[in-house]
Amino acid sequence: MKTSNTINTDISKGSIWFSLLNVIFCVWLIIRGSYDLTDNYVYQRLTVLYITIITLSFSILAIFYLAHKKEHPALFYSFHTVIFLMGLLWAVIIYILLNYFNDTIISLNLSIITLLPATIAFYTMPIALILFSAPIFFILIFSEFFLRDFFTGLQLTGGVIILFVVTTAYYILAEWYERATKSERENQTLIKTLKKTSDYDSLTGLKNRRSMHSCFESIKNRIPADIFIYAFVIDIDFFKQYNDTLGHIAGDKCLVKVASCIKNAVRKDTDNVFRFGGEEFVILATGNADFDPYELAGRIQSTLKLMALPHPSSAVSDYVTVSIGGAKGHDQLSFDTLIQQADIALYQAKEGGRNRAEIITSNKP
Ligand SMILES: Nc1nc2c(ncn2[C@@H]2O[C@H](COP(=O)(O)OP(=O)(O)OP(=O)(O)O)[C@@H](O)[C@H]2O)c(=O)[nH]1
Repeated sequence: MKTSNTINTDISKGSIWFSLLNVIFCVWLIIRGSYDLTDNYVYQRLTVLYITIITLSFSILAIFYLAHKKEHPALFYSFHTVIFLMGLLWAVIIYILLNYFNDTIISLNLSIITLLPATIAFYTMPIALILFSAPIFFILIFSEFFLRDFFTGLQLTGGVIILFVVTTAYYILAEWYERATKSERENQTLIKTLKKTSDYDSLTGLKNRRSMHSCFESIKNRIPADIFIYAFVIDIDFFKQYNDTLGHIAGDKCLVKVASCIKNAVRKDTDNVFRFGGEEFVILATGNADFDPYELAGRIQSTLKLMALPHPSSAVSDYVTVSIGGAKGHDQLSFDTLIQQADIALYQAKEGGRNRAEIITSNKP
């Protein structure tokens, strides 16, 4: 019995409500019996049945209490068994009221009062509803049509009304439920799509700047003491000139290719690539004492070189190149400071002639 989602919470709420109604109704019948009934023997037997129903109602509450603590298939089966036993007991009570006391009105009302809450509580659990209502329907039909000496239009109409009320209530509720779950599914899909669009850059498909900080924090919390975080800021050289010469559309395509080149150059399981904004990218990578940040930077540059994207207006190469600034993090270094350090290194790489990498490895907090 799953209790984790809202639908199951609703089911448990419905069942608790159903149990309490049964208790209240049994108590009322006990009080009524003590006033009205004269046949003490049968009355006592009915009281025993009412008390058993009250006990079963409390066992439903106990089952739901346990189900909240621990999901177990045994709870699912015991819930259905209890529901079936309750249906059976109500059927016996209706049978006795009809056949010993000839109490048609109360037994028809009894059927409605037990079947309707069951329909409302269990419309999402057809098995429970069938287990509960089948004995009651059976006893109504059996008593009305086979056992009783007489048969009146009133009884037939009563039976039809009960059947009508229960089935229409079931179908109306089932339709509402279907609509509610459909809209819930649509909302979930929408939330997922919104989350994806808010965390990812629509042009390159890389994660965007928004998700960088939380990614840094989760890496920091995850890695052991002998592993370090590195931040790299990568900037395409003379990209303004690229746009000016080849146009913005070609510029966009170039950004997509450079993004995929960076993605292919890093280790997918440990490194995260982001579009920082404009023609800048960021890598958050991790490495141990043997990790060589220049090697990673060199890998990006050689992958880009292999791609050989023509850049007619670059002052450093015939092809698109990048400058890379890197910084090594440590315990006391905040995310902002780490990026700032990588930015300083990038500035040094640009100043140093572009198409090169500079890494700051001895950071102070
Ligand atoms: N096509 C395209 N261009 C962009 C995008 N975002 C930023 N840019 C352009 O990137 C260029 C960046 O130019 P600058 O900051 O001067 O840098 P640069 O020309 O690469 O020069 P250096 O970095 O010094 O080598 C600007 O012309 C921006 O318009 C984008 O999404 N698509």
